[in-house]
Amino acid sequence: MQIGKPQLESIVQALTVILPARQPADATLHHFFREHKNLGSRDRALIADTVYAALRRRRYLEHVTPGATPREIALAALVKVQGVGIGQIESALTPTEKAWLVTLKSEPAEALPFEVQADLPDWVIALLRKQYSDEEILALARSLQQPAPLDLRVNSLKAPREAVLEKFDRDNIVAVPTKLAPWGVRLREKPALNKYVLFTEGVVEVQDEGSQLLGLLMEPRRGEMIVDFCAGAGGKTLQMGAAMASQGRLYAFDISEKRLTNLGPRLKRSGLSNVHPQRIANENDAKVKRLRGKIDRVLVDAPCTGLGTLRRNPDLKMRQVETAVAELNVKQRNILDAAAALVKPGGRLVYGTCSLLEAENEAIVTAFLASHPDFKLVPAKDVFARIGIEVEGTGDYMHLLPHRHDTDGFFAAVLQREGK
Ligand SMILES: C[S@@+](CC[C@H](N)C(=O)[O-])C[C@H]1O[C@@H](n2cnc3c(N)ncnc32)[C@H](O)[C@@H]1O
Repeated sequence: MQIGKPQLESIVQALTVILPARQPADATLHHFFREHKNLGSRDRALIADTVYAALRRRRYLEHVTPGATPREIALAALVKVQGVGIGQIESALTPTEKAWLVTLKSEPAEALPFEVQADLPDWVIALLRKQYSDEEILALARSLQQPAPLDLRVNSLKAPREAVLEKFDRDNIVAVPTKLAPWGVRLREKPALNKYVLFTEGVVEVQDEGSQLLGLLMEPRRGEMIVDFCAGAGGKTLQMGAAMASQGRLYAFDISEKRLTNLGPRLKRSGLSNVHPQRIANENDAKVKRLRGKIDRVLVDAPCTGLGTLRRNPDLKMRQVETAVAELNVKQRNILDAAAALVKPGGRLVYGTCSLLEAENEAIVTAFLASHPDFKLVPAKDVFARIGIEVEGTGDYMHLLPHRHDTDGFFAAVLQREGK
């Protein structure tokens, strides 16, 4: 594809508003496209791909550009990250830019400082170094620089996975079963699904395989009382509702009205009738307290730094700060405490995050177990074994990492309350 002056100018304009990272990149880009209605679908795709490539490799691009201006970042992203040939973009370049890009194209990446190769903030690298070798961090970081695949979950209420795979095949959409999650489907390309029949009929929902594996650890059963304490837009709520065959009661709590509103249409498509979304003011809301000791299973998919999702949300590298970790830890502890009080004797509590940091993961669970002697840890490995799957590296905890499992980064611990 040739990239001319107008296309390059649009990419530069988009980067000019997105690089300051004042708002989440997806929202800013959405707004940008609304303000530039004249852009065709190919140009939009080019702009979105280049902006995301630039965000994923921002540290590197700032390192190799003379002034880190949006135009320089755009050019270096196209040529060095996206692999665009100089011939494809030549007509949009000044002679100086062309000479610079020719030199840049031939520079090897191996000689770069570790932090630049990893393309992670210093504070994240410092925390990861307490957990992993540099070699492992680099492998993890490189996988976080890749675009994430598009994973779907088949709604077991509506169709078997085989039938969904056959339908995709008939429609010439390349889809394969996910390696571990029994209801997952991975698409090779990223077709627009919002008008596609399997999506509009609620047969499939978008959900990363890692998120599906976290949901599986709940092992929901028909007829139970279940709480999804931090339901958000309901990725795992919908999964659990289907696993319950829409029988029993599933509360979807969240403090965010907006996220619960986004759950609405998904719920409608899914055909589930056992889900009760409830906005709560905080974890000590009266709507929470009235369920104390009554719930079979509670999921805490806790608010976290989200560093496991950098493939999808690379702007978190700019937007997240180290001081947020301690603030999130307070929330995580408080939510887990409040959620634990709902679990009836013999019931299950699953704590999960999409963070890579021990401080948000093991440390929260260890402190919880120390102050709640009536809960014990159930090895995640044993739960998976019962379901019939083996997740590499899972022992007491589930630890999903993009470079090992080809999923977003996720952590989970399964806790059980004593008694019957
Ligand atoms: C990791 S997201 C949940 C994602 C969701 N479970 C899914 O699968 O799509 C964390 C959620 O916790 C919510 N949250 C933050 N503080 C909360 C609190 N005190 N009580 C309940 N939910 C809270 C946030 O609004 C956010 O939607």
